[in-house]
Amino acid sequence: MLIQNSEPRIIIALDFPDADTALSFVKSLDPAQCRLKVGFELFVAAGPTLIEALQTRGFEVFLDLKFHDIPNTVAGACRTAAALGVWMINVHASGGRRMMEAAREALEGEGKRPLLIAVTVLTSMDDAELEACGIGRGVDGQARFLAGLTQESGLDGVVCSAREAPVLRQELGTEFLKVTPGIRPRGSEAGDQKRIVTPADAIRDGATHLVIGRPITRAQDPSAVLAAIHQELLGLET
Ligand SMILES: O=c1ccn([C@@H]2O[C@H](COP(=O)(O)O)[C@@H](O)[C@H]2O)c(=O)[nH]1
Repeated sequence: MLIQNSEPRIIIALDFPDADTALSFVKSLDPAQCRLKVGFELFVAAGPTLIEALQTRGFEVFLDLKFHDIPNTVAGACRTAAALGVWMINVHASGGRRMMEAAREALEGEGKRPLLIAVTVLTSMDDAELEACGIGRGVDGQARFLAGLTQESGLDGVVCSAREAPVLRQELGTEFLKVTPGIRPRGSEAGDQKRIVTPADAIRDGATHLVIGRPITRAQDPSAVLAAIHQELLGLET
């Protein structure tokens, strides 16, 4: 399949401390070229008003709040998040099958619902850190296990590293979303990310969406970096 720009695969992580900074940043962006991700930092500061402001400007929003609680609480949070009209929301797969099913059921019958995905293993973690949390099967094994559980629970896809994308594509299919943070264009700093992959390699390996924060948001010329990434992806065969 040839990569098209009709469905923007790049999701820019707006990890900013307040609404003014975020809104000023998005002025140079085109909603046809990217989606936006709002996480804890910005949502705690600016809340639903900011989500509405971004959507009014034409952007689809991934509300990345990674819900992880008992099934009833997560179901309520998903219902409330869906009411904001966002494109995508997420939970932690390690919350378990009952929690993920409750999240999915909470979105049923609500008309146009957001995509619901689950975080497998954070891209900032490696085998050693996972082992230190008492999980000995390694990042690959744990991501595969949780991604399988996520699909069985009826969700639309997972957050994973693009390093796991090939095996997840093989085991769970191409329709099951693989939303991949830890994307680093060649030469950019890894920062706190451990499992990094370049944009082109990620798409080639089966990532359906690329989450990119600091390499774009902290660049001297964010639009130029975004354009370069689009160029890197143009005409790529997957
Ligand atoms: O496993 C995960 C899940 C979420 N994230 C989020 O993605 C972005 C990545 O930002 P960068 O600046 O490109 O590192 C950030 O908002 C994280 O909260 C993740 O990195 N890994």
